[in-house]
Amino acid sequence: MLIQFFLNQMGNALLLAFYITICCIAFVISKIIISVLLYRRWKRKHMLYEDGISGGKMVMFRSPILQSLTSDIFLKKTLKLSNKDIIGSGGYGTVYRLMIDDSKAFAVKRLNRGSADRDRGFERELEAMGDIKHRNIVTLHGYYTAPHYNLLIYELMPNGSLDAFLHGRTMEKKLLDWPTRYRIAIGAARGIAYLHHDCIPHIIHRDIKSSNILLDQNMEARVSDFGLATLLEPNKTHVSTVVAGTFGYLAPEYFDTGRATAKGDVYSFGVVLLELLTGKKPTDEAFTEEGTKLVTWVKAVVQEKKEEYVLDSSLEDCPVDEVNNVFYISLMCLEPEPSKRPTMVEVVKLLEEIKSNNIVIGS
Ligand SMILES: Nc1ncnc2c1ncn2[C@@H]1O[C@H](COP(=O)(O)OP(=O)(O)OP(=O)(O)O)[C@@H](O)[C@H]1O
Repeated sequence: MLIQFFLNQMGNALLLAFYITICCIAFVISKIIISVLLYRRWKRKHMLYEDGISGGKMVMFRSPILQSLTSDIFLKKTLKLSNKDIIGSGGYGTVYRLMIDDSKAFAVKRLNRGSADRDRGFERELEAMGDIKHRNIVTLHGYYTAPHYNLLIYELMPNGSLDAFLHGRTMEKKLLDWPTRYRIAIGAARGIAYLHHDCIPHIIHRDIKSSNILLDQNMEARVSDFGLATLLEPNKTHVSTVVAGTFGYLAPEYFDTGRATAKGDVYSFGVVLLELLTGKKPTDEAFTEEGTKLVTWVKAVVQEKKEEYVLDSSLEDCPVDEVNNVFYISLMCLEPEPSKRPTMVEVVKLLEEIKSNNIVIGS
């Protein structure tokens, strides 16, 4: 009787062990299948080149523009970039022009401080950035990671940055007539609104400024450098704060909380609108020497209803109502209290209404 009982118990235990083993094997096999499927999906979306010499890896996100690039030509050309290819440099690194052939050119940003230890998280962020496609956002086409540096490969914006147009040579500024400035304002607003409201998870840019608004061949605005502020700490030598952002564009609450918010981006966009209207640089030494800001200066003048005094002198004969409306929209964005500022979707709507209805917002 007792023996029978033990035999039954052993049989049950063996059966249980058998079931557990089957479950474990099924679990491992399903994991392997899922990984293979995910890898194949990833491969369909990316082109991968390994560089045996420097130990680097280049990942390009597949897109129609890269369709014809089947070889490792990209990697070879990228690694040959030199000082003569430099377009400019900023807080995060140096930007180069990469010419693949007469019809294909890219902008390659070499990040100052690459390190192998952040690789997986860093790559995940870049993959997410590569998925973002919008007509007012600069496309990230791929990246290259090497043990001591990283490269980001963007589409090249032939007309450079809004900052260079507004504050560069006078000749370039002349090309920025009122309709062009208005189009740039609305395009940039749409790009930021897309990051804030349509991307999942929502993206806060954290460094909206005129040098991060680039211009394509049709002078359409494209927002660049989104995600970089969270990805990297800017150079300490740059005008950026330790956390993120650039003086002259930062919302007042940022200095208290150090927290980047969508409403902080709205404030920075308000500063860009003032830049478009006044032609003045928010980081201008004249403002810092006087202990004032572009924002406080303009607010005082607008309160006295003397907008024409602060308007860029090269904006002669522009429609007064439109200009005044953009002034008021910028002031709404620059409200000291974040909750009183409009969202970027509302800003887009307000800017669109100026053209369609010819409304006068401030009256
Ligand atoms: N995709 C691009 N196409 C063309 N020019 C670009 C592109 N990206 C950047 N540039 C140019 O390269 C220069 C440096 O850009 P970068 O973004 O590194 O610095 P920044 O915007 O001036 O400052 P920060 O790094 O603080 O944002 C700028 O003059 C910009 O116009």
